[in-house]
Amino acid sequence: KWQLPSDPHRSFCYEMLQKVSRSFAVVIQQLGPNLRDAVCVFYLVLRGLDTVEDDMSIPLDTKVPILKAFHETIYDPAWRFVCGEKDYKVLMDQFHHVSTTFLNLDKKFQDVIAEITQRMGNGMAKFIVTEVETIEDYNEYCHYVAGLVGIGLSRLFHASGLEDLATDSLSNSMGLFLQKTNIIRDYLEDINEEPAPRMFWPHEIWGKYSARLADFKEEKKSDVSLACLNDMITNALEHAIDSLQYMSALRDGAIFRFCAIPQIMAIATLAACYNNIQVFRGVVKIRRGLAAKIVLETSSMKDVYSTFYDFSNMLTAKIDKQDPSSSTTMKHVENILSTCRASG
Ligand SMILES: CC(C)(C)CN1C(=O)[C@@H](CC(=O)N[C@@H](CC(=O)O)C(=O)O)O[C@H](c2cccc3ccccc23)c2cc(Cl)ccc21
Repeated sequence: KWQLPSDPHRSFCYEMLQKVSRSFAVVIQQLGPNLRDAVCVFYLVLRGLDTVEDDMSIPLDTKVPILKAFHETIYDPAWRFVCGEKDYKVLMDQFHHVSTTFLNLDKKFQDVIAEITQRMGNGMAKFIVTEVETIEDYNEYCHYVAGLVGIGLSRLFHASGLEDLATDSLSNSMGLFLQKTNIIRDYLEDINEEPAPRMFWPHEIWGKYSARLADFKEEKKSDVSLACLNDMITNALEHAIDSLQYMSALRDGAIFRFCAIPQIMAIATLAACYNNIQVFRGVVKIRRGLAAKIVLETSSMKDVYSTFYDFSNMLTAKIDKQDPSSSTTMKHVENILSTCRASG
């Protein structure tokens, strides 16, 4: 494959990407070189923000300023993250490779990455000290950590000249569909976090089923756990129609595959998690063989419609009329099925 003259900082970024997310590193290779570098840097900058946000060993009065200043930090290759308590993750020790590569990007890409980083850093800082209480809080938090990623990617795709600019609303939904799926799938991993779990399940939903979010781990609570799980999944399914609409507007094959693969993993994960008590016993991951099949066989909207259709049918088959959310779940799934039939 034709490679740009080797630049050690850029090569390091791709090696780091391989480490933090193998499947993502594979999918990103399909993008053209300029856009690929911009998305690689964008991913690593976001990963840097995420690492700081998630690190419970960093005191609040240190963490908040770092999050808020991160959009300036990325311009400073001299910046080193020094946090006494622990030898910091490779990503932060070697972050100067990311900022150096960032500074070599076309300015139009830099501007997008810097703006999104600033908005995300401020949003994360807000939610460090705010609980996710209402469904509105839940949508706002997911907007900051994932919706903005969609908005940023849409702007990078447009800046590359390969795509028209998608609306912020559809771009936001692309992120929310992925993030809400992750939050649902990772319940047990998150609630068992030491020293203190950070949970993003909105009290407005789980409060209908139990007094404590941790109760859903208990064997004897399985009926209310499933009712809550199905309610959360029904909420996530609201974004599927926007996701299909966003993807159907994409023109470039590589960008399409880059966007479609995580969305299909998400609908497959939601179908696997629906009414599945295993979510509260372990992490429900779709089988590697199925994931590999999705990566290999997704190349057109026809593939996306037929996959969304199949997983929506799978989910429908699991709906129990006794489930409190069942009529709303049916409505959302019917909506997806008819969209796939009409366009597929
Ligand atoms: C929080 C998140 C969903 C945005 C994270 N996120 C994604 O999940 C990655 C996929 C990924 O990293 N998956 C993990 C597995 C996992 O985490 O479960 C993997 O190791 O493959 O994809 C997204 C992503 C890819 C393509 C289009 C997108 C449009 C809107 C929003 C996000 C989009 C992503 C793109 C960028 Cl640039 C940055 C981050 C992400």
